[in-house]
Amino acid sequence: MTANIRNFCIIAHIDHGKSTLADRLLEHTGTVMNRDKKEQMLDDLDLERQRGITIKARAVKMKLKHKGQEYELNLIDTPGHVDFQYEVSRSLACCEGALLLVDAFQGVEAQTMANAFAAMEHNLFIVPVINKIDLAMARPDEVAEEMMNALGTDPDDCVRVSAKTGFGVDELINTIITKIPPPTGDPNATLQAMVFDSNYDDYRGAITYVRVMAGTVKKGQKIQFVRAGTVHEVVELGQFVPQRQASDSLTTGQVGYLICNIKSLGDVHIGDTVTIVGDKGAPALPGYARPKRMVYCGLFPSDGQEFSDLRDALERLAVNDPSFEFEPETSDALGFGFRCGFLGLLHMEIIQQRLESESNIDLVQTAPNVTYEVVDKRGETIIIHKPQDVPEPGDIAEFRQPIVRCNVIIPGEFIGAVMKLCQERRGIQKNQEYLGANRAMLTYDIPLAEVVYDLHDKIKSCTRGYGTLDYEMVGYEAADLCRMDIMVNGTRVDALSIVCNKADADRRGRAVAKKLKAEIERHMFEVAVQAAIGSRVIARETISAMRKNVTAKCYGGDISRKRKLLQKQKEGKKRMKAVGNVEISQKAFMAVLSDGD
Ligand SMILES: Nc1nc2c(ncn2[C@@H]2O[C@H](COP(=O)(O)OP(=O)(O)OP(=O)(O)O)[C@@H](O)[C@H]2O)c(=O)[nH]1
Repeated sequence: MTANIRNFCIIAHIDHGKSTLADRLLEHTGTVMNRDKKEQMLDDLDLERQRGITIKARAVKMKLKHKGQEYELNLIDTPGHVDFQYEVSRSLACCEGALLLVDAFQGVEAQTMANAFAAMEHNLFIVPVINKIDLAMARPDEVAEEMMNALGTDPDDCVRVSAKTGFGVDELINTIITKIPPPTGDPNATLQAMVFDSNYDDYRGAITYVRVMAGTVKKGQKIQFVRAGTVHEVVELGQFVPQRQASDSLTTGQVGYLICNIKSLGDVHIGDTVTIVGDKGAPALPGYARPKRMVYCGLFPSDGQEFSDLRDALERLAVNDPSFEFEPETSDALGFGFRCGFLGLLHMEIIQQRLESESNIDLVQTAPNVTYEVVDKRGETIIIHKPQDVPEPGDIAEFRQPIVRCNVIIPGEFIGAVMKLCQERRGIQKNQEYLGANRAMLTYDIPLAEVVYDLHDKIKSCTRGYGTLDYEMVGYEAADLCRMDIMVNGTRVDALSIVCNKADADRRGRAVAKKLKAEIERHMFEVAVQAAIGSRVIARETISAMRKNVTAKCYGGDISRKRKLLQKQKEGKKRMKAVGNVEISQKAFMAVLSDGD
């Protein structure tokens, strides 16, 4: 009975209490008892727990009685970070309503806006919720007004809750049932289900998360992924309560999982449509897109022997996360390694941490870069994933970079500082508007390369932590860019090349050379570090020679002590790479991010 199903998600800025509220809803509907409760039940990846952020979407079924009727509430948990925007949009497409959760002290933030607009685009019914009203500093009336100004929600419709104490949660459940519309769709029609997430189970293979839009899927049926064109048999299906609970069928409006003996997550595409096999299969649902990798970096084992271990580790990771990709890369300086593509910087950090914690390989990572487009003199467009692939200046007709639209929400007194920062980052102002008495939203178009490294941190620090940033891709635009190379003792270090603005190249070149001088240890001979564009050297630093003998202090005696010191020195050399006969540390490979500030 679709009339008694409600599918909804919670959208919120980071730390506004989404996971805590989800836990309270599970508790108030009796889905989990107090005794098997652990903090934040929906975030089940360890890493998510450590970082306190929700990375992967999850879905939980809650059953409850309301006015004598049985209801099924499906809570679909969405990731909050911009890196995972596509996953958010697919999760939203599975819901009829959204709880728009705002912290009663912090007020509306950049991700609140981004997520609320996305929910509106999907025509979801929005329930405005003000959380943390137990806080002494709470200012729910002002926040309700901010929400009205920014998002057009009626202050009288705001449900006030404390996810911590549970206050207001019963009223919220009541609102979900009475206000959010039930799913529509014909249970007797041909099966059409949306894949909104997937994860990997070591024993069962890929687990596909679906929302049934029309029809019914039953255990044992043969299903087809419409976009991928693959056919599988459903060996198990069911819902999350919050653990997997198998059932015989999933019908229109329901949210659950399918297990079909699929060996790799790469075979399950988020946004794909599931239908039954046969000539009367349903058409694909709209909105499908391939994940777009926005940031690339090189990963190299510091010990060349570990190349195949690294490949195995990357393969294991890719099975769990199809949005991450890698391919072999060779660098003159770093040897054999991999060029890896990520959805964004946070995604990159997560993958790296997993690599380091799950395998014992010392890695050298090159500075992250965005994807560029170069149109060559023959009119062909080349996609550039690594700066060393940029052709020589004479062969380039047009050099394009990705641009993102950034919304920054800040208290009024920081407008000046943030505008200055965005302008320094080559931002073009698009809009400025006030959301409340003292909160403003600035909109800028900024090159992605200027955003990804540290714009968020810089905004945080120049607004004493109050500013928030969110961005979405606008497209590629031509710019006056060039490739800058770094030479160490006359040898070009390919892994240190960067793409930068021509006007900025001299300053960047000097900053990078200086930073490298600080990061490269002194050797027995003089080391010259140069920055160059084409054949023109724009900066030079010299690292003077030195003799370093760690055993010098060990006069006489004990050979084992000498050995120990030499061993220690050897360990210190891990994460080093030799260019010619110059040793370069991991930190030096990140020095190219230095902008001279
Ligand atoms: N005082 C008070 N604190 C709350 C309330 N709800 C959540 N918190 C606290 O706010 C912090 C963030 O809560 P989370 O539930 O982790 O926030 P979240 O939105 O899920 O965060 P992400 O998963 O990082 O997006 C935690 O320290 C919670 O204990 C509330 O109603 N009152």
